[in-house]
Amino acid sequence: MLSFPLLSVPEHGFGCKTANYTYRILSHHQNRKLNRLLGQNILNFNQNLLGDFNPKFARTVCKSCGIVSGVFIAPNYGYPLKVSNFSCDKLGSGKLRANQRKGGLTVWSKAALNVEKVVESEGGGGRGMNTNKDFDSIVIGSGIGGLVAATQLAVKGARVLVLEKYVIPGGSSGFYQRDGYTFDVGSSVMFGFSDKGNLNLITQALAAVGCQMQVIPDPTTVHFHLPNNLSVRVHREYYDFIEELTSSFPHEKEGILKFYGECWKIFNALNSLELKSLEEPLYLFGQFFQKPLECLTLAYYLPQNAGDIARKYIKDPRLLSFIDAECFIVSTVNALQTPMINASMVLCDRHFGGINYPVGGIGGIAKSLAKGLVDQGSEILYRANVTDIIVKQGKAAGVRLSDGREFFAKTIVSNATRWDTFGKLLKEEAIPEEEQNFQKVYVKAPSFLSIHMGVKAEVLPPDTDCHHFVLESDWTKLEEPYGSIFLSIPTVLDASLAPEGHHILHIFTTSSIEDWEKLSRAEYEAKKQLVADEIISRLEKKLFPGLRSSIGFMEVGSPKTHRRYLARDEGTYGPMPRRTPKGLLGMPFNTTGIDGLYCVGDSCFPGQGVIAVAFSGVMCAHRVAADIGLEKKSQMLDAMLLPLLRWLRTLA
Ligand SMILES: NC(=O)c1ccc[n+]([C@@H]2O[C@H](COP(=O)([O-])OP(=O)(O)OC[C@H]3O[C@@H](n4cnc5c(N)ncnc54)[C@H](O)[C@@H]3O)[C@@H](O)[C@H]2O)c1
Ligand SMILES: CC(C)=CCC/C(C)=C/C=C/C(C)=C/C=C/C(C)=C/C=C/C=C(C)/C=C/C=C(C)/C=C/C=C(\C)CCC=C(C)C
Repeated sequence: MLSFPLLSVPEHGFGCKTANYTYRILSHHQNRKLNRLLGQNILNFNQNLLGDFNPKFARTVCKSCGIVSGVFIAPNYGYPLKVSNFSCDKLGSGKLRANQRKGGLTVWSKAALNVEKVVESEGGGGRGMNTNKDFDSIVIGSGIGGLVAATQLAVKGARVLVLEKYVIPGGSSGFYQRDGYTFDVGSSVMFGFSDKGNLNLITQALAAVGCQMQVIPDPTTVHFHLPNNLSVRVHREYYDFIEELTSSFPHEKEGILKFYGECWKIFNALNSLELKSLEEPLYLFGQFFQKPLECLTLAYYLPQNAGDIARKYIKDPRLLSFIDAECFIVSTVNALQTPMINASMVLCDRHFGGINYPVGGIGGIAKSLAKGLVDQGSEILYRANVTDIIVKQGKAAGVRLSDGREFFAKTIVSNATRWDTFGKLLKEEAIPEEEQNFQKVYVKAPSFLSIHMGVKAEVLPPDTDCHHFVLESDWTKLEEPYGSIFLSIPTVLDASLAPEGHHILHIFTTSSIEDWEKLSRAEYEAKKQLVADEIISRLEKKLFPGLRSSIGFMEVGSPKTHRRYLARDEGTYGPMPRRTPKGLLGMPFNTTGIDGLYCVGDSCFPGQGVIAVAFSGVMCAHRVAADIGLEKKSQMLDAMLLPLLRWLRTLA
């Protein structure tokens, strides 16, 4: 007979440090039966997060304490999700010891411990939580955009509820653990994470909730390996970088200094402002009053792109291609399509505050923000999959989860992409005209094929840099799928992320979802292996001979993986201009055509990137706070500025 409560955090089993487990995998039939019995919650969870991963159930017996408990396993999912205290004596078939099988079962106990700790301390699914609480704001999603909006609102005195579909916070800036490795889900380059100036938005967001993280300075933002053996290291020291670049392009020294000099002009203007919502007129006009020159500088560059400005000063096509590569790594488009403000932000911050890596991995940022949020008296629920935004009398009033629970608040903030928010979460409403315009001007940027790898340390030459960008022979392949390769080796900075004598390689390359659809499971797996093999061969040839034979652990994610785990439409990493954009002019801010509904994240101004979404979080929190009476606002000025901004966007 089967009896069990629904998903819960176990008191024994994985929590017991001396435990030595055996696992019994259930037969397909038993698995289905258990699945049925586990009810709606787990079925939803299973469908939404695991897709075709075919989850299984097993039981664990802790040999130290003898406790029998059930585990919900998804191969490749990383760690078991636990259903504690069910008895299933008749369910065993075939014994399996931990660490004896490749894939999801090998490496889970460490991950399970850590993930459960996070969940335990901050909500654990919130079953039994009172859904009638009165919230000022509900934030859908706990990516950095959502978390910054939530924490900023909480410190202003708002009661916030964050609903996250996954089991830990962070979205694409999350982490996962396997075989003793701690992997960053996304890449490991953190802008805005220094202790200087006004643009260190990640540091400021953490400080706002009383958190400070230890960081390791990265001496080289990225090492470019480009056609015709052009090798450029972007040193932390600006003049070291300029010297290295001009040594390859001595005839363009003046142009180089002028182009990057113009970037500094913009960066310095940005850095002089207090950053808040550009949709809030009291603040915006106040900044114009206090810093007129800086604001006019920014207004002047708002509709401009980096490629046009580079062409004013630089003629050598190879150097212009290098500027394209500089922009591509932060916008996935070339310089002609990259807004000048965004380019300036990243091309200067890496020298001003420098790139700094948090000790213990990128995932620590989201974990700290989530903890800070709870410390402020707000709440975060995991495994809370929002399927609907509830609109009452034209105003966003609440959300519905896949398990049927409903939560209500004065305002709703969506950290899902604008495509997901308006295409999926708002079911009854027609897509507002402004969103239709946004979708005309911007398309979904491609997703990534990513490889997380553990390798023997000897394969890396001494003094290997942390981040690399590789485009071997043909500049025209820069923007093509699989054309260029991004590589991060965070263990160069923080060795604690891998077992002793090993390094982490996180490799990614752009890839579109269409490439991965309509494949059988076997074809899909074979394709992942094939693409990964090609990339490994390219890296062996260009950077690390013997790479293949040094691999101890490897996991390949496709755009489908990104879609599944991050709930991002087509696995996209944000918006990309359909044609040459007018700089940042066309990017929507946080308000939407639906009263009470706001968006935050990379499909809002200023776009992709952790620091960019952090800024969007700061802006969003300010605008929401003004609308719910926690910040000053002027209805008359609002009525002038918001339509003006809307009109400006139509010019893009
Ligand atoms: N340092 C780097 O280089 C780096 C690394 C990773 C990511 N990034 C950037 O981070 C940006 C994304 O940040 P973001 O904050 O906009 O989004 P995100 O995708 O990181 O987070 C969105 C979160 O919302 C959750 N979610 C989505 N739909 C939901 C629903 N219906 N119900 C509940 N939860 C839901 C997802 O599970 C996810 O946790 C990307 O643009 C990328 O450029 C940068
Ligand atoms: C409103 C009107 C009309 C007017 C007004 C004027 C004014 C005042 C204006 C102002 C403005 C402002 C403030 C703005 C701001 C902006 C910002 C802050 C921006 C930012 C941005 C950022 C970004 C974009 C970032 C990005 C990044 C990224 C994406 C990253 C990535 C990375 C990676 C991928 C890595 C690589 C790796 C390797 C190589 C390995």
